[in-house]
Amino acid sequence: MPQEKMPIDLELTIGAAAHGGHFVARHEGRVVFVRHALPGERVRARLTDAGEKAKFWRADTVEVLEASPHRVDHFWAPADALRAAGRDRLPVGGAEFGHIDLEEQRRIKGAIFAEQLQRLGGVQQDVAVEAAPQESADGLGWRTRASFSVAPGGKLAMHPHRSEELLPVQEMPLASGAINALKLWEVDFTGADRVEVAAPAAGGAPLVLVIPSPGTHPRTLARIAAEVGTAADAGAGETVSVAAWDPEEHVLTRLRGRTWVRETALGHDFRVTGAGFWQIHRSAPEVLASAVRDGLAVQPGERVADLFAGAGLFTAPLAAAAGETGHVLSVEGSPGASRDARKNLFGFPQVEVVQGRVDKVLRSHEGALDVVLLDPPRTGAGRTVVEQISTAAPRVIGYISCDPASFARDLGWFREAGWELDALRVFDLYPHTHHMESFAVLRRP
Ligand SMILES: C[S@@+](CC[C@H](N)C(=O)[O-])C[C@H]1O[C@@H](n2cnc3c(N)ncnc32)[C@H](O)[C@@H]1O
Repeated sequence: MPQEKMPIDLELTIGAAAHGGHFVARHEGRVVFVRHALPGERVRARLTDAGEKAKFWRADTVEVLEASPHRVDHFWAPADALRAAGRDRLPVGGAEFGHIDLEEQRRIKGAIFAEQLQRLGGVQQDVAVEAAPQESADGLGWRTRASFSVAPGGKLAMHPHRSEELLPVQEMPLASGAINALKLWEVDFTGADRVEVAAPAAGGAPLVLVIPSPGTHPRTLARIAAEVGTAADAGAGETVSVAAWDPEEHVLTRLRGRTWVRETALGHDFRVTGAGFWQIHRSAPEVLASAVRDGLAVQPGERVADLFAGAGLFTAPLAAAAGETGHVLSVEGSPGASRDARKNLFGFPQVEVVQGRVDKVLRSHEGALDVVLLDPPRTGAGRTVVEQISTAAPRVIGYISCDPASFARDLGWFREAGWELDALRVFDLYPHTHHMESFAVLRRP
């Protein structure tokens, strides 16, 4: 690729928003995906990814020549593309819609969802995106989970979008006050590759999960745990837990306090261990569990499957609705999350927790199902699982998704099998980012 012959900056007129946090512009007939822009703007954008033969280029806005009325000052300097460009840097990722007023962010997300729905799912409908109840007016402080890299020198850092560069951070405004109060930026994490923090939405001891660099000595991990205590206990008002997670060996080591946090939703208690999945927005567990409960209206005695069930967030209210005459199959692939689910659902004799891949479990599952809920990872359920669920012929399917593209693709396959989109709710559970969460109800006419 003759990079040196490429123009570096382009003046562009910005068109529609595209899935993934980009906005579409054209330069001499070629599509350029521009970040940190807004539809209708005229900007100067710096190419970040371009090749003469490439079908499309990527660019970051570095100067706004004609601004959209929806443009606002970014709330966080390291993620502000304009300020970063002034320092000849890339902005950190994770707050790529921070230059857009919140109402317009939601309108853009609705338009993107509707476009994916139409293009991949074959369904034409407008999509209104709901803010979380009691969302803060500034859309900050919602993350109960945050993940950081570690810069040389041991300080917490984040990456720019599609870059290996590490930029140290001193705060994370999207993270809850409880996470920021830990002052983990003061800790020397030398010996760790990554640091993940979980601070339960309802309070209670936070957990700092250290992912060690290969070969890190246990003494170094003990030193990190002690430093976290010194920096963080005062801000947390209690002993902050620290654990080490080896993703290669799947080993979780307790360094201080517990290896898990306690969460609650709809009156049910959950323990979530180490790197186990839990919804990130402080309101997401209640918002999504209520949507599932109301949208599926499970009746006493019904046979239910909760697929991709994690620690059992949705299994518990589904089991409460099905009652002891019902049956709920709760399927989760990760052994750690499945162990949590077993503990969390111990009080429901009608629940059967199965650890394994959803497609494998469904292949060997015998017995009819009245209701199926699925909440797959970003990649979606895939054709096999869609066909397996469809063949089970439940009266209703609930589909929770964090990715409109994989959801719309799977919906297209469900529609081929005769299912229709009966109801759809889309939630802005990731303010200031391009992400969104949806809950769909599918039925066969
Ligand atoms: C988006 S999370 C949802 C978890 C849970 N429903 C919740 O809201 O807390 C997806 C879950 O699916 C699990 N998972 C991913 N692929 C899987 C597969 N093929 N089979 C079973 N579980 C899988 C992940 O470990 C993760 O816990």
